[in-house]
Amino acid sequence: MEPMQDTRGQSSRDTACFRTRGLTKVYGSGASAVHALRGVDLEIPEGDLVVLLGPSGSGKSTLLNILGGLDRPTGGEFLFRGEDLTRASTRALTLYRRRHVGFVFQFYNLMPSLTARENVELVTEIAQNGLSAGEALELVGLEKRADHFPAELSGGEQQRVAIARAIAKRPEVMLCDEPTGALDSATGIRVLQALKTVNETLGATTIIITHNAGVADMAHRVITFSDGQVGNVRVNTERANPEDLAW
Ligand SMILES: Nc1ncnc2c1ncn2[C@@H]1O[C@H](COP(=O)(O)OP(=O)(O)OP(=O)(O)O)[C@@H](O)[C@H]1O
Repeated sequence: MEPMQDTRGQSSRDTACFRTRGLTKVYGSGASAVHALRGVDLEIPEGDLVVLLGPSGSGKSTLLNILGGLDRPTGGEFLFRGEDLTRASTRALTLYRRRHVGFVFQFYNLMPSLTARENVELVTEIAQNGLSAGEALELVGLEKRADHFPAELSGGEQQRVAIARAIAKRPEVMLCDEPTGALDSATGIRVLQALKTVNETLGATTIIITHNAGVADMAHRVITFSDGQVGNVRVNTERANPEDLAW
C-alpha cells in the first residue's frame, strides 16, 4: 500500500517527526490523581509548523514537555522520527533534548549580565555544527542589537534573543510554550515572524502553544486539545502571514 499523502504532499508514514499512540499522563495517585493526558494519538509531519490550542488545564504543556523529553508519559507510546522514546533512559532523553530540541517559554530566562550575543554564545560554545551567535541573531532580525543587554531590549526583542539561543544548535524541533504570552500583539507578531522564519529556513518542526486562537491561521496544522485529548486537527490549505494576524 502507498503511504498516505497529507495536504503538503508528504508521505505521512515516512516523514512523521512525532507520533504518539494512546499517550497518557497521570500526576499523583489515588484520590488526588490528575489525568492530564487521556489517550493522545497524534502524528506531526517533519517540518510542520503546528499551533496547539485548548483551554487552560487541557494538557497542552504536559504534551509539549513529554515531546521535548522533559517529562515522561505514564502510558502509551511516543516516537521521534520512528524511534520509541517512551522508555528511554534518563541519559538517552538528555541526549535527545540536547541534540534535537530547542525550547522557548513564556519568560525568556536570559542572563541579565550578558549581552544578547553572549546569551546566544552560551549555546554556540557547546553545540556541534551549530549556527554562530551572529547568524542566529540575524535570523530573528536582531543583528543590530547583538551588543545590548536584556534590560536594554523590549520584551519582544528579549524573546527573539531567547529564540536565537534556542536555534543556535540547529535543532530539528522547536517547542514553544506560550512564546507571546507576555507580549502585546504588535510585539508578539514580530516573535511569530521570527518563529516562521526559523521554521522555513532551518526546517525545524515547530510546535507553538498559544491562547490566541488567531495565531492558528499561520500554522500548517492546528491541534485543539480538550480535557487531555485531541479534540480536533485542522490542516490549513492557506496560511496567514503573522503580520496579518489579529488577537
Ligand atoms: N506537576 C504537576 N502535578 C500535578 N498536576 C499537574 C502538574 N502539571 C500539570 N498538572 C495538571 O495537569 C493538567 C494539565 O495541565 P497542563 O499544564 O498540561 O495544561 P495546559 O493546557 O498547558 O494549561 P495552560 O493553558 O493553563 O498552561 C491540569 O489539571 C494541571 O493542573
